[in-house]
Amino acid sequence: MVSLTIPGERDVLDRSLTHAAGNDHVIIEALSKRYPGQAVDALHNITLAIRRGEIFGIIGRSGAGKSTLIRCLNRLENPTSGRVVIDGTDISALSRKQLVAWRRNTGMIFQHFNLLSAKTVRENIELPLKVAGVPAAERARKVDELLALVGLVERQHAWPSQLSGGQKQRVGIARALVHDPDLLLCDEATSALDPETTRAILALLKKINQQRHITIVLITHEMDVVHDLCHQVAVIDKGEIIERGPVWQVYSDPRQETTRQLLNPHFQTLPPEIESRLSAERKNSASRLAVRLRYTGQGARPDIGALAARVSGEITLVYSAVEWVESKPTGQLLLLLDARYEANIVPHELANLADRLEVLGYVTGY
Ligand SMILES: Nc1ncnc2c1ncn2[C@@H]1O[C@H](COP(=O)(O)OP(=O)(O)OP(=O)(O)O)[C@@H](O)[C@H]1O
Repeated sequence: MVSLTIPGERDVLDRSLTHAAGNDHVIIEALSKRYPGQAVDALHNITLAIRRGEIFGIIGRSGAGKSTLIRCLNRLENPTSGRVVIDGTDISALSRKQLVAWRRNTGMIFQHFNLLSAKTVRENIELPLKVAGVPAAERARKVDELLALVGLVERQHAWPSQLSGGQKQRVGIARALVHDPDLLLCDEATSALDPETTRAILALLKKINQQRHITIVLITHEMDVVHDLCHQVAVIDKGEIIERGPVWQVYSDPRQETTRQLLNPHFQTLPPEIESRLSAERKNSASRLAVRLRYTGQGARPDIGALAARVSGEITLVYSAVEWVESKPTGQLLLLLDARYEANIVPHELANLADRLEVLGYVTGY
């Protein structure tokens, strides 16, 4: 379980999922997109599979290609090459008319809500049903159901200008669900909201996923959104997927520098006061060995008692950040061991106490 690892040494990365046959909801195959007049692809050779009922996050920096990718999933953008297969349907093969009907199975919510200012909350939610020719009684029933789901019954006659950002997004979510879609696409759905409202909207999306078994694909530049909501994540950089896997895994053990930067401050680099005192060789008899124990959800647990029993003498806990993601411990402990410990004996002493052990070097004068 334990491996001695020098940070940055490991090569990267394809932690592709092993998908249960027949359970894929969205399949993206070798998708590339180049906008007219551009010299480079906005998306290059993207291949991804998203399972039915999961919440799949796509994260990346500004300009990485997130919006382009999510818009290719309902053909708001057409790929230059490759294809998107949803529920067994190759959506690039659909005619305009088929596409209109097909899109009812796919709800979409947007960062800026896209509500009609001259219609009330109730009317905004009802509108797509009217356009689809749904009878009035059925429309009323559906709107009532969705108002209750998103917690807006009391605000149903308000105008969008009278709503908070979070309430506007609740309207956007209700409107996206009017046709009972089995896929919901979220385009930076919480980016315009404050942290508390973001949490409430993420909780609503989680409830919708659990109660209605809707597959959710969301794009975001916020790692917290992925952490709090998603089961799986793909990291996109310069139009390519550079890393992907279960959230707990990517979160606890990012392989790519871009991912680490997105994760900051969760993925802690060394505290400056340690880094400045760190050397590869022991400087004097008081130099202490710095080790980082990483928990990446592979099975090891941060068992302080076992640690103390295994390592004798003074142990200084310099930094600790372990949290439980999907019931798996993820994070790290940074320790300075007793001065007599040498780099070459430590892995044996600490065997099985971490998923990954990094011997960082000797710290003098801390
Ligand atoms: N309509 C367009 N025409 C030409 N280039 C475009 C167009 N839309 C996007 N791009 C370019 O494609 C690349 C990917 O853009 P995209 O909007 O998909 O990225 P993003 O990750 O969603 O960024 P952001 O988080 O800033 O919205 C960028 O270089 C962008 O400038």
